[in-house]
Amino acid sequence: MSSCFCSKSEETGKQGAVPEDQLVISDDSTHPANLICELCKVFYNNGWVTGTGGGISIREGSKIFIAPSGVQKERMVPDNMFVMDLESENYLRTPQILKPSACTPLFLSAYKMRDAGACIHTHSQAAVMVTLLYDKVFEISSIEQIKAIPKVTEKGNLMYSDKLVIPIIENTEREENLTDSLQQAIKEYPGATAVLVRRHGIYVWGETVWKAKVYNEAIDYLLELAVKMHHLGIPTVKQN
Ligand SMILES: CSC[C@@H](O)[C@@H](O)C(=O)COP(=O)(O)O
Ligand SMILES: [Zn+2]
Repeated sequence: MSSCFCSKSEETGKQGAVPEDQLVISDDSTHPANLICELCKVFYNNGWVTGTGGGISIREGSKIFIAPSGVQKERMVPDNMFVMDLESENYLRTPQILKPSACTPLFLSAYKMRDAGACIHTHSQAAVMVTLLYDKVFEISSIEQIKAIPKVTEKGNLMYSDKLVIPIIENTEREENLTDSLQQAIKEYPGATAVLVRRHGIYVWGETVWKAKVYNEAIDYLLELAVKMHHLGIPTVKQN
């Protein structure tokens, strides 16, 4: 598949010629570089990463895989991926002509502070809408889908009648300037597996890429539902 942007090896047609390319070129469909491309197409089709916004990063051991910045996320190929060593934050692979995602410091926060295995960022309209309806936190309770969300501070998931709380931070002109407030929210809300960004979107992470995917889907479902409930004047936190 050809992309509308290319890295050095694509330009020269020498894909796989450089040793670093072995970090991203694999026949294994579950390789992080392949998964990032596959999942971004799924997210694009859900309207979560359109117009170059949003993305996903995946960690495999000490290596983190990061998509390029400012590209159509649904058209990426594995050769476009950056690879970073998590501890040193040195790039092990840098595709030429491309810049790493501006979300990288935010993804790093989820890896370092929460030992995440993947972090998803979307510009979901439901996520943006709830940040216009709620002040400091988004809250919802007594909806079956809540049972897909982890408690985080202890083993297991939330119960049906538990309250899901997601902190909301203020947007900044540049993505990387969100880092301090995202880290603050992670500290203040140890039970959160996501942070909403006002008028922007959401960051969701999980222990593995599959958990992050499920949490993102379940949370987005709840955010969309909450917007509809609000429209009808139904409180999202059920009073007994
Ligand atoms: C539509 S531009 C959006 C970006 O500023 C940013 O918010 C974003 O989500 C994606 O950043 P990127 O650097 O392309 O990975
Ligand atoms: Zn964004």
